[in-house]
Amino acid sequence: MSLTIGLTGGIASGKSTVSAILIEKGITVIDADVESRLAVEKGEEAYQEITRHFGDRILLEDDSIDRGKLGSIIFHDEKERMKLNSIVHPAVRKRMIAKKEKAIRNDEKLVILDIPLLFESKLTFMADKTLLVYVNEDTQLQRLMARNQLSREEAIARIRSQMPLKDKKALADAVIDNNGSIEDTEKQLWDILKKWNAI
Ligand SMILES: CC(C)(COP(=O)(O)OP(=O)(O)OC[C@H]1O[C@@H](n2cnc3c(N)ncnc32)[C@H](O)[C@@H]1O)[C@@H](O)C(=O)NCCC(=O)NCCS
Ligand SMILES: Nc1ncnc2c1ncn2[C@@H]1O[C@H](COP(=O)(O)OP(=O)(O)OP(=O)(O)O)[C@@H](O)[C@H]1O
Repeated sequence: MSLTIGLTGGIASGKSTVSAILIEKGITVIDADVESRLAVEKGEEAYQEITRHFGDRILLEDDSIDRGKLGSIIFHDEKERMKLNSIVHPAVRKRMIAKKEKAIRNDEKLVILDIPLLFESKLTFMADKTLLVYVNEDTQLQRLMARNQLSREEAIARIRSQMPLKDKKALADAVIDNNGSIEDTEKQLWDILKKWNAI
């Protein structure tokens, strides 16, 4: 028997930090952000569709996608964000399902799907359990501004493009409070996984 956990949160809430702890223990983590990067590489179908819709202004000199530029468009314009999502998400889903099935075929007991938009995109069907990495609004804003070198206004636009973390709390099977130290987060993680008989 294999258990698939959908690990989610908000932008800069700490999903990658939790994933890194799991990866270090040899647990397979399939990361939607990584898959979405691969899905828009030159030559991929989604790349063609993005350039067709957004034009050359979102390309770098080597014709790869300028993620900073595309981000500054879609985090300020819901219609454009929905358009990008409709191009990228099917490809990401396909890649993640293929990797998950491979891990299950390999008899892995635990598979983690790290999906920031798990609830927004109604992807909970892909996982047996959902685990939310939660921080309060102020911590989220401060960590996002520091990590991405964003202005307050840019960081707020990104946070507002997602379902508020407090709403996600009500939807998740378990919640890790990541406002404290990483050691504290790690302890909560192992406690939840033990409770779920996942480790
Ligand atoms: C807008 C893009 C170019 C920005 O790239 P960048 O390298 O700066 O950020 P990265 O991809 O690492 O994403 C960082 C975080 O932003 C948030 N985020 C990304 N895309 C979205 C979106 N469409 N809606 C809301 N939040 C998003 C997530 O929390 C994600 O973890 C890129 O995020 C993208 O192509 N997004 C569309 C695909 C998508 O939805 N990805 C998220 C998981 S499938
Ligand atoms: N408990 C913590 N204490 C201090 N800093 C933390 C803690 N957890 C995470 N961070 C820092 O906060 C930032 C955001 O964390 P992380 O990158 O793990 O978030 P994320 O949810 O994966 O973000 P995204 O969805 O944008 O990829 C990082 O700079 C990380 O080092």
